[in-house]
Amino acid sequence: MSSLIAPHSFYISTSQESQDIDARTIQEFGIESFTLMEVAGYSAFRDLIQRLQPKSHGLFFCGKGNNAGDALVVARYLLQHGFDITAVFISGTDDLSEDTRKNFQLLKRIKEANSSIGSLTIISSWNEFDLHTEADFVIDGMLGTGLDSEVRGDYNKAITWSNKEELPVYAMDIPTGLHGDTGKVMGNAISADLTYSFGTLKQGLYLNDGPGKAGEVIYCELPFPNHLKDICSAYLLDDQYVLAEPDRSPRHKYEAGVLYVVAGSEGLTGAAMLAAQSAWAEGIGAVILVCPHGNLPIYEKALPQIIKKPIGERDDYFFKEEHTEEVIATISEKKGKVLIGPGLGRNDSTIGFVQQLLETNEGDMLLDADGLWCLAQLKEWNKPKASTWILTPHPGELSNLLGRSIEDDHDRLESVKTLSTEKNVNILSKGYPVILGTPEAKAYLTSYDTRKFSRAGFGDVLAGKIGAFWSRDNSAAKSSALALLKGKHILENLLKADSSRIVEPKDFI
Ligand SMILES: NC(=O)C1=CN([C@@H]2O[C@H](COP(=O)(O)OP(=O)(O)OC[C@H]3O[C@@H](n4cnc5c(N)ncnc54)[C@H](O)[C@@H]3O)[C@@H](O)[C@H]2O)[C@@H](O)CC1
Ligand SMILES: Nc1ncnc2c1ncn2[C@@H]1O[C@H](COP(=O)(O)OP(=O)(O)O)[C@@H](O)[C@H]1O
Ligand SMILES: [K+]
Repeated sequence: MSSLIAPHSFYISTSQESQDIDARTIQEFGIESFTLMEVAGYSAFRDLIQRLQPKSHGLFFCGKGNNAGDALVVARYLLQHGFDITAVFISGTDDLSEDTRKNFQLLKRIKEANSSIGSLTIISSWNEFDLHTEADFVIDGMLGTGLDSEVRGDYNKAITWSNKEELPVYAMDIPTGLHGDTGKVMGNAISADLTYSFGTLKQGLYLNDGPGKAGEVIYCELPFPNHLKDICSAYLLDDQYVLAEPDRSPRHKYEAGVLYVVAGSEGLTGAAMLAAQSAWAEGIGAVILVCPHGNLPIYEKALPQIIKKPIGERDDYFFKEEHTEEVIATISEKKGKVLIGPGLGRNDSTIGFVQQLLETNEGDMLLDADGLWCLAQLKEWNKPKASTWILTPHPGELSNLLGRSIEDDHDRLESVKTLSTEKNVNILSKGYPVILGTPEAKAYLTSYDTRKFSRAGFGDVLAGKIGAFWSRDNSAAKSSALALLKGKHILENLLKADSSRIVEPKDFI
């Protein structure tokens, strides 16, 4: 088992999975849907009251489904705290869902019973809403996981109005118009400053348009029994559980981790250097750079700490098929992991070399950059049974491996899950978000802005770090996660010191 164990608060669900968990909690566990709605709305309220100006005026945009019910619960609590509430029922107040109708009644009753609390105004359709209404914030309770097509009717107008106003928008569960699974805007979507995701994190918040539309995401726990959430197979990557797993403490130099870096060719030695230096900086026992002999003089000068193993003849500047045996003998000398790929080049003979190595080497391998390119040239490929592989493709490389183009990040997520399971490999798919797929069909998604790393060399640094953590006997998934989060922390610190800083790969070594 190589997966990371995420706490239930980091579970990501599709809309169908959310609906199944809701339904089973109600039917099998006996917690009523009205109670779930109350908990959802109350937890959003608890957070919101800390953010809002006391007794300010909120516009509550409501649809007909349960998403509106969540908003109406929030409205009831805020009303009692002296806030002025305008509830706008975009498509009327007829045929509201049962719990939403109940909450609508409760909202009216609480106002009737208490004249001293905030004011309550009900607007029964979008047409009746005065577009010049002055308010301090918007609560989006129009559509949640029930969205099933492009946004229709007056919801469209309400979204456009809200996006033009400068008011802070707080979305219930998912911004209206955003698809819960794909994260795509369904014709039109509200731009939220903050989204309260109830019970599970909704997948669409992290894919495609999701991060741009959702703003900050706050998880609100619902009384779902944990075992019902286990139908989810995606998780948000977070320090809280990744760093909590114990690291193996080293004893001897060669037990403190050995990483072989099979990399570099003439003109591309920089990639090999970045990967080797990045691994060495993690404090492992040894980084052994396996290189074509002709490139040795460059590394001798630039990488004194790194052990070099020159391969072939003095005038070999790239790897060739005839190097395979020598390389296998070299990487078998000490127990360690192998990173292959940075700066290898795409010479025909190099492709043959990589393919032979991948077919015959039984050890654990991390394939990056040109290593992946060589792999993708094979019509059929499978890793040797005994070995564990980590592949780190950027979108182009993933597409080569799949033999087709990738439509969007939702397609990327599904493809990564399928490929990692079918091929029994770990895949770190680069992009925004980074998606880490494991052979157990689990996927871990990053939630920070990975676009800052889109410069030449960041992939080499990342590969070096994954290799370093992996060489210390961490699982493949944990090593990948540690390397990603290491980059995230360094980025945060650099930006804290200077928010306009342009970051470079060497800052991350
Ligand atoms: N027990 C539960 O089911 C819980 C549900 N919760 C909330 O309920 C939400 C899901 O509620 P529902 O399943 O009632 O669905 P929604 O409230 O998201 O929306 C359903 C309504 O929207 C309409 N609709 C769907 N697509 C549309 C489109 N493209 N244009 C215009 N109208 C459209 C449907 O006709 C239906 O009336 C969650 O997102 C969450 O906010 C929470 O209260 C927690 C508990
Ligand atoms: N710490 C990190 N966290 C998230 N993503 C990262 C991190 N480091 C690198 N990346 C990803 O790696 C990509 C760069 O890798 P790649 O495109 O292979 O570049 P290169 O091969 O030129 O070094 C970035 O766009 C980003 O998606
Ligand atoms: K919503």
